[in-house]
Amino acid sequence: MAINSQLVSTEIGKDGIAIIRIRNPPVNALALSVIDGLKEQYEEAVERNDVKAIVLTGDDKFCGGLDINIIQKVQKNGDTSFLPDASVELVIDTIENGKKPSVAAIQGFALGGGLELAMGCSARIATSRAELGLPELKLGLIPGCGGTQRLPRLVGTSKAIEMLMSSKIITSEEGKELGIIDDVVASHEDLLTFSRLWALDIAEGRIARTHTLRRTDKIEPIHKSSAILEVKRQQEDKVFRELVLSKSAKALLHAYFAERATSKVPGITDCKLKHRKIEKVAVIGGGLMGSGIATALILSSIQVILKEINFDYLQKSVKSIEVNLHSLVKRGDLLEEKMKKAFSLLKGVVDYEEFTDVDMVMEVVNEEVLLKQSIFEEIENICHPHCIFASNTSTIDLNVIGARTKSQDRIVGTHLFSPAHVMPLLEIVQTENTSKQVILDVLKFAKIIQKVPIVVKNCTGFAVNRTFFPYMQGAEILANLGIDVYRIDRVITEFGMRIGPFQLFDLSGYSIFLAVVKEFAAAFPDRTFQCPLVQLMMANGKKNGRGYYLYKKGKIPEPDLSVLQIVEESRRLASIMPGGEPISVMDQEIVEMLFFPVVNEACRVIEERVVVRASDLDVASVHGMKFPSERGGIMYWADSIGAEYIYARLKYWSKAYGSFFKPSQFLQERATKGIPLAEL
Ligand SMILES: C[C@H](O)CC(=O)SCCNC(=O)CCNC(=O)[C@H](O)C(C)(C)COP(=O)(O)OP(=O)(O)OC[C@H]1O[C@@H](n2cnc3c(N)ncnc32)[C@H](O)[C@@H]1OP(=O)(O)O
Repeated sequence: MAINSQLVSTEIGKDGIAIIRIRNPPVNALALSVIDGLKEQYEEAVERNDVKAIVLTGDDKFCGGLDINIIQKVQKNGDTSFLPDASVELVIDTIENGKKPSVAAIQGFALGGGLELAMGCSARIATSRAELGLPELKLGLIPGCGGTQRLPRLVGTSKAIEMLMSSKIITSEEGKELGIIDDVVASHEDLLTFSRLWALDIAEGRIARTHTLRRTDKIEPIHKSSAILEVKRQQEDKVFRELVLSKSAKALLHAYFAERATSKVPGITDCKLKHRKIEKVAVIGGGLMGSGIATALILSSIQVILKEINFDYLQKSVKSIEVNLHSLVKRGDLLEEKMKKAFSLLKGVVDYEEFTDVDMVMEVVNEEVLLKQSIFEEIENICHPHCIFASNTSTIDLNVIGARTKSQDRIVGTHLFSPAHVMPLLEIVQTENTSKQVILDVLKFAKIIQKVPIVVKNCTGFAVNRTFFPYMQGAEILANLGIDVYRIDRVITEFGMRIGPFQLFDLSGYSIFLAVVKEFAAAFPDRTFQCPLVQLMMANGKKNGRGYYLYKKGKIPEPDLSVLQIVEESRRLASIMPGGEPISVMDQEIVEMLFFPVVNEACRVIEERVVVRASDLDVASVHGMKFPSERGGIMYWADSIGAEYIYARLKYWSKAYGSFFKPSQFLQERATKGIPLAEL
């Protein structure tokens, strides 16, 4: 017997179990109509004499949480009354305290409001490796359907706090160990069979029916926690409604939608092409970047042929891949068994023999044009004619790299950021010759290796380095204008960056920076600052691990005050301090002098259509340079300040300190017309 609505359906079996199923693809999000549908179908099911218990499930997946579009609507209108009352009416009254017991049958994932629904049930059965979590904090929210109350009762207060504060996603196996999941089954087929049996056992009293909110067995110490949880329960809904309208929740939601948008590329993903398989990839060059890339690939079940120039280098890079994997295991991010499986997908070679059947080659050698050209020329004769030729270059023109091949349509930039197995961004660089098919395939590849892609046009620095290079240059200019380098780092970390620009110099390496300066000076001479500081640091023996800071294992980096003399020398050589005296600025001006030039360059990148949309730069800033996501990304932040103010400040500094700060045409126009920078 079946009762159907479009989004929620009920099927009543002869055993007296009603299967209530959410069907709202692609993730069975809790749209308002889904919540209404659930209430209706529940009401009907519990009233029927032929229903003993309910199994709540989803079509294909369980549920990805409250429909995020509702949150966006609430933020647009500033009206929280659009939020459904799912917490009390649905989860408490209908599911947890309803006349008949419910069992959640979870497959795929139960996230946010989805897990909250499941936690309202008397038991939860899940398929192997289903994903469970309360990721609301990532959106600047807290769980709003009782998650803060039920999770501690199922897993204990400390584990619950850890999961809530880190938005950590766990597997059903881990969930079983912790107590959220009652049983894990091997297959989708088993899921409903076992869930029905559990539901029957509860309905017929063989297993006691539990009400999660009444459970106290996991909470320690009981007398304290109960009182605290009771107060918090009353506060949850109020706090959720306040947070939805907060500045950071709006910015985080913008970042979420901006990230979703990056994989939709007009002219590529909308033209009915089908992506091809990428299962076997050759990585040429096993240095820091190459070994990071190989690590990311094998972790995503891609077979990797790692090519080095000799066995000695090969051994070293295989060792670094092992170290990468072990560090993930040590951090608890990777199971030992999965590590072994990943490692078995790696094959080291010192020639091109194995390249005949790879789907893609990723070149990760030194930034030397001739070397890259000869590699692509050579492999063109070995690889099959559809193999994708990708370069991880961050500075060299891809047309030049592919100049000696006949396969210009297969040449693409796949610019990952170091450490490649950790950093989430993949900049896909398209030349005027790269085929749509190749871009589509690389977009799919990004999804496989769990990277956020942005598709950009070929130009100096591409979109990411080009936009963020002025940040580092701004820091150099400020230092040479007399501002203390450690103050700059402090102010920038207080703004929300993980580390300041001078620590970033230490970590990314001085020589790379010099190579980038050379490229930018050639392409944009009017706005590249030739700063003596980096060369002076190198001449004074400063290097990675011992630069502006002293790095000791397990300790917070300490400023190396011997650097101050070097900075003084740089100031003397650069001689840009007005009247030879250090300038005086407030902390806010330091932030602006570093980030407004970034916004300015971003404006040029948008105007030249290097990126598909302005919000791609928000994603790039958050994932590529760790710009604070609670500020929504660089363009969102800029628009929250306003083009007019940014333009005025840059104009003022360009008069005072030179053309590096000169506002772009695009910025000037937007400021004059009062149009947001991110608007198309
Ligand atoms: C009251 C509550 O406490 C508050 C909440 O529940 S807030 C919501 C909490 N939930 C989340 O944050 C989940 C966010 N989503 C995800 O992590 C992942 O999408 C997922 C693990 C659910 C699925 O991953 P995957 O299968 O790879 O699919 P994915 O490509 O990411 O998503 C498919 C589509 O579903 C959309 N989607 C995912 N979750 C959604 C949600 N909760 N609401 C609306 N749409 C959602 C995505 O935006 C995407 O749409 P698009 O293709 O148009 O961009």
